[in-house]
Amino acid sequence: MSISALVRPRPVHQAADLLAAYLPGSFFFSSARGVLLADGVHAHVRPGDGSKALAAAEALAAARAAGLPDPVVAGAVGFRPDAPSSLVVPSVVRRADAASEVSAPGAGSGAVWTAVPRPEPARYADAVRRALRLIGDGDLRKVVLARCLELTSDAPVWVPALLARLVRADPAAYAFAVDVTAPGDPAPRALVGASPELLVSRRGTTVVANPLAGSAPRSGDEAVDRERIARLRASAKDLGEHAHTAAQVAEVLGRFCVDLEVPDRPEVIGTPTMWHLSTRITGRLADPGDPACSALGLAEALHPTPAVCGVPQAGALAAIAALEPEDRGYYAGMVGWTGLHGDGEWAVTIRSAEVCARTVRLFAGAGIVEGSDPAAELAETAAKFGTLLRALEVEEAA
Ligand SMILES: C=C(O[C@H]1C=CC=C(C(=O)O)[C@@H]1O)C(=O)O
Repeated sequence: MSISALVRPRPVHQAADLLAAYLPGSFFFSSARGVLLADGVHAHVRPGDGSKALAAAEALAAARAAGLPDPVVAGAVGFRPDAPSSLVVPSVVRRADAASEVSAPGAGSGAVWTAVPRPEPARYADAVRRALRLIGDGDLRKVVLARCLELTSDAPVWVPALLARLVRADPAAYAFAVDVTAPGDPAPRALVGASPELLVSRRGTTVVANPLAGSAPRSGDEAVDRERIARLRASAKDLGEHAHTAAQVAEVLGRFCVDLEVPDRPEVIGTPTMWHLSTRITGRLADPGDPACSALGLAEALHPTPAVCGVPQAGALAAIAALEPEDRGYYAGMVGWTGLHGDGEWAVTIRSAEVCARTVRLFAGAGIVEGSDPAAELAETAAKFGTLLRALEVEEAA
């Protein structure tokens, strides 16, 4: 038998075509590594309280045995340890190289929006003050406090157009759209976003994580931005906030890796709306065949990092439950895919929104540490809302 009969070439699609083919109910995930569009449900993955990675490995083996050529587990996991997940083995998977050029989506929807902040901005600033007291008392070192903006449109929100605007605004982002419909939802619910933060990616034995923490809004003026970047690089508060996150991610990955490279100092990366301190950590897996070392297994071990939760983790989870009035749902969770041999990519679901019919719930959070200023943290969350507000063509509402 010739080798060409054994090696089935992967169909190669164009990123822009996959984006155009996305419809509500599909799974879309794009990154610098490539684009994945998945349709249909071959099997649901319902790990319950057990290991998601183990449930995924079993579902992938069964799907391969049933004849699926390139099975993946794709979906999203919510923030809380007991939060729901939406993970499936899709029936059809199409892949493309990373998006370079994406054509402009059609004209805006012209929708009319109403916005309700939850809590009111002043109450969010109060919650930051209470978090600072917990930090002062020595109960916590860092907690990420989020707030929600609930938007209602006068017409149903067309998720494919929203996704296309997010990808076009930032082709380098981890852009995603996932069906997260829950029992009782009045209409299909989608989680949509453009996250700058890689939770973990695995290719063969190589793993990469890219924790972000410590931020400044982008101004649009080059000189002002140069100044903001310099201030961010030198800010003891932001460097401290970042160090908690990078240290925990390195410690967790260190349990699975034989070599781990952790840069001494963070660099600054930019999105169209923000500047962030960023540490890119790379490692080589000790036991790549262990399901715990699959991309999903590593993501499960890392989540929730102090980029979205805090230090110590149990205290931060309790503070978030006490100080945030709205359940985060899928915000600050993870989204991505894992393949049969453990490769995959999972991003942190920040700069995201849950869309259900005419309603959009978006969240943004900020890391609170000693030295945080409530007004500045409020402004930071308002700036972070900008990613979704621009894509929705909503005038600043936060
Ligand atoms: C929690 C969010 O951002 C995280 C990621 C980057 C910078 C962050 C910060 O500076 O607080 C947050 O840790 C969010 O966007 O909602």
